[in-house]
Amino acid sequence: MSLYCGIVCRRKPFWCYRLLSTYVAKTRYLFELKEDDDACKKAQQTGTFYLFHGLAPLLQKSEHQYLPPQHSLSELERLLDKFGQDTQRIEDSVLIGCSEHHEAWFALDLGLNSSSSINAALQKPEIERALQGSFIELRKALFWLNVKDASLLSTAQALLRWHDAHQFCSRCGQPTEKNVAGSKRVCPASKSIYYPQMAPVVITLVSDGTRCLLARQSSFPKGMYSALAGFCDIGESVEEAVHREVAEEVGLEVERLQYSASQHWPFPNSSLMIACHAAVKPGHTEIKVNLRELEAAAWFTHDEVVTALKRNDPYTQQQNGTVPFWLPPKLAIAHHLIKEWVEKSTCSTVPA
Ligand SMILES: NC(=O)C1=CN([C@@H]2O[C@H](COP(=O)(O)OP(=O)(O)OC[C@H]3O[C@@H](n4cnc5c(N)ncnc54)[C@H](OP(=O)(O)O)[C@@H]3O)[C@@H](O)[C@H]2O)C=CC1
Ligand SMILES: [Mg+2]
Repeated sequence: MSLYCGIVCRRKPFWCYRLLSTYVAKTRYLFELKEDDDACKKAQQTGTFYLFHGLAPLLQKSEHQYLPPQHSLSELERLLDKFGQDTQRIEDSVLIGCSEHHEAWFALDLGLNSSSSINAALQKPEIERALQGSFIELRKALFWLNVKDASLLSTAQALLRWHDAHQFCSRCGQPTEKNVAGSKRVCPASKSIYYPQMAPVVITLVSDGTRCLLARQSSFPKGMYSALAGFCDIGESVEEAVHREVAEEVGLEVERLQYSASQHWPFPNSSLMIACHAAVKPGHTEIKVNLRELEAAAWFTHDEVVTALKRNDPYTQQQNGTVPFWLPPKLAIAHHLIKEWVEKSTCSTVPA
């Protein structure tokens, strides 16, 4: 007996899905696949697979864009057979979403050592040739993909990385087993259950009314500045983390926090980025950079930020050989925060 659309229904879930909105039906279908191993195995028969190698997604170049190809179960089985691999490797795949017509999408990494079969990692160049594509590092791929594919591949990479890193129970050291969807791992010995995790990170764009504060770490690409970011400490609220991070990194006190948006960020491990605007206390704008955390931090005017947002090719060298100041790419939530600040200040409603 299943509970769908608020009524108790004795029919199979498929019938119930027809009573729901497309979005709710899709959500309930994915929920069922995560909870029910048999349903998820069945979904693999009609589903499609996104392939990775060493956490780099497979992309194919079409005329003007890069696209991640999807392979059916039978295509995947043929590929594994061609490389002398057993199809047990497919058990390492993880569920990452589904279409509106309930075609389930899975991700599988062919480059990681398989936990479910004796097969070692498959060789990258051979598979690239067979699949007529390239496995491209996700950080680079994000510049070339559309928003939907970028988000799907980020989720897939995060989940594949988590499974690869959580193969043993942290209580008893015995191997853990993943459910078919990959939404959890269970230790048969200690009965512990492990769920994929994200670390909460606050990212704050501080304003003094007319300027915004941007900073860079020495590890950033040359010339790139971003909003202040930092991991939440255990026990902290988002508000406390924003106050602490700004004080720690640039020595300022902020007020009038305003939540903006959030984003899953897969690098270097999964983070949940929580983006906020904040204002400095009036008259307190002197930056004291914490050099253990940052290389530099400075106030930037509206015009400077507008110009930087327009720079398409940050690596274009200026005539004197220096790289101009540029901002994170469109897919990063830092870009969204900065753009929002520019638009708000143009309308003179920026948090002062
Ligand atoms: N999407 C976006 O627009 C942006 C995303 N980011 C992301 O935000 C994240 C945090 O920013 P960052 O300024 O580096 O953070 P912090 O200012 O908190 O400094 C990072 C340091 O904190 C320590 N740390 C504490 N908790 C953790 C944890 N759970 N995981 C990893 N390190 C931890 C590490 O120290 P130690 O190495 O000494 O152990 C690390 O070097 C980064 O992963 C970055 O990729 C940042 C800016 C923009
Ligand atoms: Mg930081």
